[in-house]
Amino acid sequence: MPNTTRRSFLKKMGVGAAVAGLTPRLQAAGANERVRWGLIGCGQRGRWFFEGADYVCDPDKSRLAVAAEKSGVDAAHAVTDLRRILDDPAIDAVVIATPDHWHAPAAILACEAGKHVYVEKPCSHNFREAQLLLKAARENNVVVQHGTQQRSTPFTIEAIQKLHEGVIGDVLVAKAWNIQHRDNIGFAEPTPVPAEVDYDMWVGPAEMIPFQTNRFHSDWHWWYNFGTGDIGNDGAHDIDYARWGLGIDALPSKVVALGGKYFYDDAQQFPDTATCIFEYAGEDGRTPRQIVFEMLLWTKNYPLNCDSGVEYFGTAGKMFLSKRGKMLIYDEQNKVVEEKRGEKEPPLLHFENFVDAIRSGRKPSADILEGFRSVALIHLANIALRTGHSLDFDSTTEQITNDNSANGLLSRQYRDGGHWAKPTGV
Ligand SMILES: NC(=O)C1=CN([C@@H]2O[C@H](COP(=O)(O)OP(=O)(O)OC[C@H]3O[C@@H](n4cnc5c(N)ncnc54)[C@H](OP(=O)(O)O)[C@@H]3O)[C@@H](O)[C@H]2O)C=CC1
Ligand SMILES: O=C1CO[C@H](CO)[C@@H](O)[C@@H]1O
Repeated sequence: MPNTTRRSFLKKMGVGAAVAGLTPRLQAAGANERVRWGLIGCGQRGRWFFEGADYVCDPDKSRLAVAAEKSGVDAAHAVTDLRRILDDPAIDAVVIATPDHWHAPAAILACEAGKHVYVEKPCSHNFREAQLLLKAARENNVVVQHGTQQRSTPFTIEAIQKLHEGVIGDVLVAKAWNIQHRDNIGFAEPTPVPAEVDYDMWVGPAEMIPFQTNRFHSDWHWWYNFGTGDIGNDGAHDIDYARWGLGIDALPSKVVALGGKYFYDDAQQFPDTATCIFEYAGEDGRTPRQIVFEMLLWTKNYPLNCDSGVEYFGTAGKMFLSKRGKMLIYDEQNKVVEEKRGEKEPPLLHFENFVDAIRSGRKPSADILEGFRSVALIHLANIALRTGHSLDFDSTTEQITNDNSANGLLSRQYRDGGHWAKPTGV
């Protein structure tokens, strides 16, 4: 569809308001510089990216039809197989908003096809895939932006800059939390695959298990085969800005995690309650530091009335920061010395930062190296919870040193008989 027709179509559809500012900016530099991109995964998150997409891709034909209509692409650009996008030399980039088990396999294929990648958080389903994605990004010299959008939010950037400039002294500990009331996913039995869904494509390189309603749309988060639990879902944000504020550019040396299903009686495999501690022993030449992450998925009694937040403890005070746009700075006597509220940010600022990075050659605000360092914590915490004991981690060899069998959980089981999207080297 020509751009003028697309613009009037989108105007007519009333899609512009939430994403205003995106399309004009992409088009401002002229036809030759317009970044052409495809959206892979058209669910809850994917719908934020409908406007401006040159392709949409989803294995559920009903979701695909909605995505095609909203983005204004023709039938040839609404596909169920992501390879059709990667094969098109006119495409510069992809946005990946699939379930977690597809993130790294799709992103690695995209890098190898020379496409720039915006990949939703967590950038991988497991540690090994994150290592391989980082390698693929660097070897193919493409921009890979991790979907932790706080990294492009001016309010958060300013607060973190204050921490790095020493507003509370040397920051030694960050306590992050993800506290909310989630739903019970119940128990279900396998049922026939809905006619409109290509389930083989949906499962992709993961182990093939039968279709089940409470493992599908969004509920896949809570199953080992497809998701990373809420540590990898909402926790991915909290853990990332905790590490960012501490200024840690390393992997942890020790991970302790305790938790389980304390509340829900349902089929989900991941804990609804967890406390995870990551210790950095100072290999980077700095003093030891610690991140504590707390997750309770059955209460709205959040600290400081925020479902997501981080308290940074420094040698000269404390900062509370929430991605919800709240910041408080306390002095050594625990007196509030500064308070700030953030504006509601345009939701696609992080995507704009990605496009700017493609055009300018500058690093994006959540470069995949940062993504790798943050998702490493998610994967190690999940391994500690599954094994039931603490992990000693060698950040040089990137191996668990106190339990060789736990190293098996750094990767995953793939589909029997192989799959075209299984990354090489897993
Ligand atoms: N940064 C943020 O603020 C947010 C990030 N997210 C992240 O976005 C991702 C998606 O979450 P969410 O939208 O809630 O989940 P959904 O289940 O709603 O959407 C995922 C979509 O991906 C589709 N899909 C599955 N396999 C493929 C494939 N091979 N090719 C193309 N599409 C595929 C699914 O198909 P089908 O229609 O058949 O199910 C589904 O439509 C998650 O990783 C999540 O962590 C989510 C919300 C906010
Ligand atoms: O990043 C996210 C923001 O909030 C959503 C609802 O809790 C999450 O599912 C999502 O992954």
